[in-house]
Amino acid sequence: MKIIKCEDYAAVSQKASEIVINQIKTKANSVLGLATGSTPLKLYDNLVKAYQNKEISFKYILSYNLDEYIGIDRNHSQSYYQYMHQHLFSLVDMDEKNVHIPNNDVNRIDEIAELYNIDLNKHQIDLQILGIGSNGHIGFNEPGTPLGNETFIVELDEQTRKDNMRFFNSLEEVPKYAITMGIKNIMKSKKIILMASGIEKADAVYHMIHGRVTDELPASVLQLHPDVVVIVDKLAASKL
Ligand SMILES: N[C@@H]1[C@@H](O)[C@H](O)[C@@H](COP(=O)(O)O)O[C@@H]1O
Repeated sequence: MKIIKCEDYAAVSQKASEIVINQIKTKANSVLGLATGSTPLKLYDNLVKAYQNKEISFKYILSYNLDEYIGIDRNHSQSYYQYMHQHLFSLVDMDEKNVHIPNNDVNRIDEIAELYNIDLNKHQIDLQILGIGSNGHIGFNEPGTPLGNETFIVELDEQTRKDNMRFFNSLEEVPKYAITMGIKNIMKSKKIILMASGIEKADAVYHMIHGRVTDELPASVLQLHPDVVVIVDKLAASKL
């Protein structure tokens, strides 16, 4: 693992954008694995600016999102489908047919997971962007998830639901289930960047880097990947 310590969130986002922009410049039809949550927001903002400055184009980019909530409609303001369109896809020249976000139609969710997985296995991700949950989850691979899992339906951890409550009106409104890429899918990516910012991530970051590899802290499995860059701000790095 390569660790890059930055001053603050803006610097983390800047560093991550440089890597993503370089990836797109090097390979115009890159396959990007995309994350949601608060952490990559400024990264997406920077990518939109780079697009507006004609530095990069998303015309030939293929994207696969890590996960999606189950139990809220795709049109719900907090769905990851909405998030991605609001913060990136609608602001750049991304071709909608190249966008892949797991559908969350609960009536055929098992079939959707299977098809998403088949599709993922046909397209190796060149660069996977990750955040990290305060409990060490990546995507929605919660503590206890078998490390060999491929795309699956997960019951969300109470901690994760509490962490994500800030996006909803109450804890009851936070979905209890999600569809997510498994650890095995994530580990197949050629390159991974994981961003973390803020004191609430410090424990998870410490265990991811210095702990033993365990399904109790899913991000620790990244120690076994040959090309991971962890980009952290001072607070997230405070226990290293
Ligand atoms: N499923 C997402 C993850 O992909 C994300 O990395 C993590 C941290 O989110 P945040 O960046 O908002 O702290 O939790 C979310 O629930």
